[in-house]
Amino acid sequence: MLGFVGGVGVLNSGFVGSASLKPESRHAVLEGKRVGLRMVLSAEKASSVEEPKKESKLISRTAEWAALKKHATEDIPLTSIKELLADEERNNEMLVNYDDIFLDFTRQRANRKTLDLLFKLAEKANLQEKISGMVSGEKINITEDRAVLHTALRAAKDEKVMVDGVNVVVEVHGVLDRIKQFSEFVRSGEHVGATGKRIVNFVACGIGGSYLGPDFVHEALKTDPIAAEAAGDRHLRFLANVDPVDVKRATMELEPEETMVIIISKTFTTRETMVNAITMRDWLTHAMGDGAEVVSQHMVACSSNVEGAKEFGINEENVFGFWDWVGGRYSVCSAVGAVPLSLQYGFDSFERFLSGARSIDRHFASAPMEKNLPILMGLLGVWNISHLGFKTRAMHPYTEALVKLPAHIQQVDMESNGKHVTVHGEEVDFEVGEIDWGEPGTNGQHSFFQLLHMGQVVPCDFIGFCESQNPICEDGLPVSNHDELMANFFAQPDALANGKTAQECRDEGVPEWLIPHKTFSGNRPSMSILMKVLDAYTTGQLLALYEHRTAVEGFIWDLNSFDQWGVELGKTLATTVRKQISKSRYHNEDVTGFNSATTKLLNVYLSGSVGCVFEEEPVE
Ligand SMILES: O=P(O)(O)OC[C@H]1O[C@](O)(CO)[C@@H](O)[C@@H]1O
Repeated sequence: MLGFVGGVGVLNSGFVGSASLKPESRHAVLEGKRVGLRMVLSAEKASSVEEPKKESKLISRTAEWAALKKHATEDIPLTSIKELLADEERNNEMLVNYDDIFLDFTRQRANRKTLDLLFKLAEKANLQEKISGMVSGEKINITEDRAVLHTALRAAKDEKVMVDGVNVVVEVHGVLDRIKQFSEFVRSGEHVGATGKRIVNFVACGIGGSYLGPDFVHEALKTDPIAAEAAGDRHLRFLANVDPVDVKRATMELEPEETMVIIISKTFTTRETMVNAITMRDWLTHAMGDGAEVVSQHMVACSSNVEGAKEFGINEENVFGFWDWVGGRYSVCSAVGAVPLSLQYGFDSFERFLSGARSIDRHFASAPMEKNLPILMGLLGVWNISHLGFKTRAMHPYTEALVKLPAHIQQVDMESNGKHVTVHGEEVDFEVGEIDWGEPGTNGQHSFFQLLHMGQVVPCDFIGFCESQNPICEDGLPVSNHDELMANFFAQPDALANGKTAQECRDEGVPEWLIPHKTFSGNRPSMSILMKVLDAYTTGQLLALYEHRTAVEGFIWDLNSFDQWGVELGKTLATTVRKQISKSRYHNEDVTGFNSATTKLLNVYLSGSVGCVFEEEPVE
C-alpha cells in the first residue's frame, strides 16, 4: 500500500516489511530497533548504484518560504500581540466579513507584512489554480487516481462539473431526489415497519467519515427550533465503535419494530461497520423474525459499493449511492449525511445545510485572497505551525450544539494533512498537519484552559453566535444566559493575547512571592469567528469553512490531502491478530508469529486471567 512512496520516505517512516531482510535485521525489527534497521538498510543502499538526485520541489526551498522564515525569526519576535492590537489600522485589515460571518484574526502573531508574505507564498504554491483544479474535477488525489469533489455534492441543480465525461451534478441531484422521496415516505408513515408500526427511531451505523460528520450536524440541529420541530418525536442515534458496549448504548430503550438501521460505509467493507451491521440485523430479526420484510422495511444503506450493500441483503431501492470522488471525511453532504439527517429533520433542513456549504464554496473559489475566509484561515494555519512552530491547535465553539464539531474537524484535518511526503513523494522538511482538538466553551475554560493561559502556546479558534438557538433570560440576572456565555467568548482571546504582567499583579496588591504564579505571559494567538445564529444554513457554512482550511494548508504544503494510507497498517495487523484469536480460542492453537511482548499480551487476554502470567522467581 505504501509502494508509491520514494525510498527516503520508507526509511524515515520505519514502516518496512521484515520478510526480505537478513535474519539479524529481521530480529531488529521484531525487537523494535528502528535505528539499527535504518543503518542496515542504509548500508545496503550505499552499496547499490547511486540514483541521480532529483531536484527538490519542496515549497520550503522557495524564496517566498525563506522570506516568511526570516520574518518569523527576525520581525515577529520583536512585537507582542498586545502591541500589535494597539494599531487600529492593522486591526481593520484583519477583520473580514462574508455572508454574515465575521472573521477576526487580529489576535494572531501577524501583521500586514505577514499577510503579504503569505499571499506571495500562496501564489508561489499556485494555490488558486489548485483550488480551481479541485472544484472543477481534476484528479488531484493522484495516489488513488480520483477527483476530489465534495463541493459538487452541494452544487445547485443547474451547475455543471464534469468527471470522465459525466456531469456529476446531475447524478448528485438524482440521488438527492430519491432521498427526499424516501425520507418523506418514512416520515409520513407511508413506509412502515415489518409489523405495521410507524418508524420513529434511526440508528446510523458507520465509522470515521461515515459517522463524525452526520453526528456533528445532528448535534447542531437538535436544538435548532425549526429542525427540532421537524424532528418531532423521532430519535437519531449513532453506532460507530465495534465495541459491544456501543451497541448497547445505541439500542437502549429502542423498540426494534419502530427502528430503521442505516448502514453507512463508502466501501461497505469496513470491518467495524460490517460487524455492527450484522449485529443490528440480528437485533431486528431477533425481535421480528427473519422474514425478508424485516430487512426491506428496517435496513437501508449509504455506500459507493452498491453491489456490496445488495449482497448484504439490502434492497436496491433502499441503497443510496455516492461516488469514489467523495472522500469519507468529506462525505457528510452526500447520502452519508443526507439519509439520516433527512429522516430525522426532514429534507428541507438538509437542503438548508447544503446551501450554507454552497455559499462558502462559491466564496472560496472566487473571492480574492485577502477577503477569502478559508484561504486566510489556511494561510494562518501554515504560518502558525510551519513558521512559528505551534504544532497543536484548539477549537472552542461557544455553544453546546457544536459539541461534535471539534471531533469532526479533527478527522477532516488530521486524516488529510497527517502526511510526511508531498504529492510527488518527497519527504517534507518542515512541520505539517496540526493536532486538532477542542471542546465547547465555557466547559473547556474549567478544564484545560489553565494550560492554554500559562502552559504551552496553542493557537485557538473561538466560534460564537450573536443569538442563541434557545434564548433564556431569567428575571433577576444581570444579562441573559447567552450573554453570560458570550462574555467569555470575548474575554478569553484578550486574556490569551494580553496576559498579565508582574507590575499589574503588584498594582492589585498581590504579595511578591505569589506574583510568579499569577503572571500571564500573554502573546498567545487566537482567531474569532462570530456568526448570527447556529442553524442548518450556518452549520453548512462552518463545515465548508473548515474543510477548505484543510485543503488550503495541504495545497501550500503540496501534500495529497485526500488519501489516508496511514490507516492501513494497523488494519492489516488487526486482521492477523483476529485470525490468531480465532485459532487459539476455537482450535486451541498456540499464539505464534508475534514478538514476545505481543505474544505475552495475547496469552494474558486469551486466558482472561490478568494476574497469573508473572511466574514467581524460584527461591535459591
Ligand atoms: O465509509 P467506510 O468505507 O466504512 O470508511 C470509514 C472510514 O474509514 C477510513 O477509511 C479510515 O479510518 C476513513 O477515511 C473513513 O471515513
